[in-house]
Amino acid sequence: MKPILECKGLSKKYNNMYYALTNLNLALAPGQIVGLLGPNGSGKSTLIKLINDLLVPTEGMILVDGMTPGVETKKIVSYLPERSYLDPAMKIKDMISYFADFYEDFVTDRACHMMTDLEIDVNARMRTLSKGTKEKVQLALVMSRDARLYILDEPIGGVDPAARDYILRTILTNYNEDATILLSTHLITDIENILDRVLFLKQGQIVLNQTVDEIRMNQGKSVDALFREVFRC
Ligand SMILES: Nc1ncnc2c1ncn2[C@@H]1O[C@H](COP(=O)(O)OP(=O)(O)OP(=O)(O)O)[C@@H](O)[C@H]1O
Repeated sequence: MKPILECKGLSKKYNNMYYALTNLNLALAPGQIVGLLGPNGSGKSTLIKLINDLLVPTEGMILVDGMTPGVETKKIVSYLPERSYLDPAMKIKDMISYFADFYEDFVTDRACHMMTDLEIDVNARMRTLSKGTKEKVQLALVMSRDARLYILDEPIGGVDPAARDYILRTILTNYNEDATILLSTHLITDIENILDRVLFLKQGQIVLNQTVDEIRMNQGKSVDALFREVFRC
């Protein structure tokens, strides 16, 4: 099966001197939820930005469904960035219309249902919402697309623990099983139950690429316990 994401000898150097990613090789088959895990500064956001055409590789290549990141890949990738890019003056219902106009694969009914389930008033303006509620809105918009690849950069970082489970369930129930989700997070315990596979990134290189079942069976550990062992300070 053709990988949905492929990196070959991928390197990214900042300011012509510092390598944030070094010779990274990866092929992800579609239809899995993949955790991109690593300590601060290990290169997670750099990889995510390369996938989304916000950076260009210094060396090597990156392919999304066989294509170099650009206009065509943006049609099949739904991206939740680390920081909000939504206009604070806009009402949520206007944002739903805006997404529906912009993305052919946007499912308006799904977005409206998710806002109702999350008890978010679609008449509210973004600037009036708490940080966690803004994150929920953004995630709901991103998950309301019928994308092939979802890239979620820290999707539950600002959300309270009670809402995290709900959000993770929301991700799962709104996710088409042929699609792929790549998500970065430091909240491993919260998220490991929904993951099929994990990638550990250390100093710009992938040091582990295994399914969660392989980790549990072969190492007899949870992903969180293995992470703490591999990245002990
Ligand atoms: N615009 C930039 N200019 C120079 N160096 C950068 C830039 N962006 C990131 N870096 C450096 O590249 C390395 C990887 O950063 P990156 O943001 O990809 O890590 P991360 O794994 O996402 O970290 P965190 O978990 O803290 O978000 C870090 O050493 C960082 O300082």
